[in-house]
Amino acid sequence: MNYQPDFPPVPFRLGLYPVVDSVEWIARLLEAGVRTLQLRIKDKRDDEVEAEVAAAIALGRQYNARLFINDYWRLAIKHHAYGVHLGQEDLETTDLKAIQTAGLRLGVSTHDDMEIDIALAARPSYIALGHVFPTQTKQMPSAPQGLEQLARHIARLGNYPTVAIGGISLARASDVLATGVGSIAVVSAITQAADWQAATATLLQLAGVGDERS
Ligand SMILES: Cc1ncc(COP(=O)(O)OP(=O)(O)O)c(N)n1
Ligand SMILES: Cc1ncsc1CCOP(=O)(O)O
Ligand SMILES: [Mg+2]
Repeated sequence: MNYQPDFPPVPFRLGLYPVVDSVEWIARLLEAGVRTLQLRIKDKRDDEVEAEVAAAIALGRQYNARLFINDYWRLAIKHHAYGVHLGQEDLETTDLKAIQTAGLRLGVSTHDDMEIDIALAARPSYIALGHVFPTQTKQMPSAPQGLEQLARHIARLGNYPTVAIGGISLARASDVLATGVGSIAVVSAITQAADWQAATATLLQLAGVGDERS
């Protein structure tokens, strides 16, 4: 697959990609050395989350990190985030041209071949593939795709930057990375860990911090 996104490119290897719901987590993880991360706050109005989104973006910039904002694309544009992450349903209701014109990167969720076709048509900066394993963090309408399906999708996408998500624990991270995926996105492996610093350090060792350039 030829990587010619309509949005600014990202490195093929985005490395460890924690997805968290507060600016406190963003600050901790940046301090721990993470350089790709996402602020994912669900189901609030823009005015309720704007201060948190703006603070997270400012921190991301301070650490020269790749901070993606989930869902709140207008706020991401307003506060000049590195990027935005959108789901399939969001694609229909989002002004993608506005994100592109503002120079933000775009990541898009997919769950199967058809959704990959739809995502590719938007020519995003990266494609997320999920959920790989059962997850307690988000209710999923489909079954987990498993490692075999993930590997098939990675092979199909060639040099397109990819992110695997869903049920990726410390124990499973190596097998996921062995598919050739460029990044592993995790929630509970870090936020529910008995020792989040140790978990983050181990995951950083396995997945890396991501490459500097695309
Ligand atoms: C890296 C990454 N991949 C997938 C998702 C899921 O996004 P979405 O489908 O928009 O669902 P919500 O996260 O909004 O519930 C993600 N956030 N990050
Ligand atoms: C947001 C999201 N999208 C697909 S799976 C998922 C949750 C991943 O969380 P965990 O790493 O705890 O399984
Ligand atoms: Mg979303």
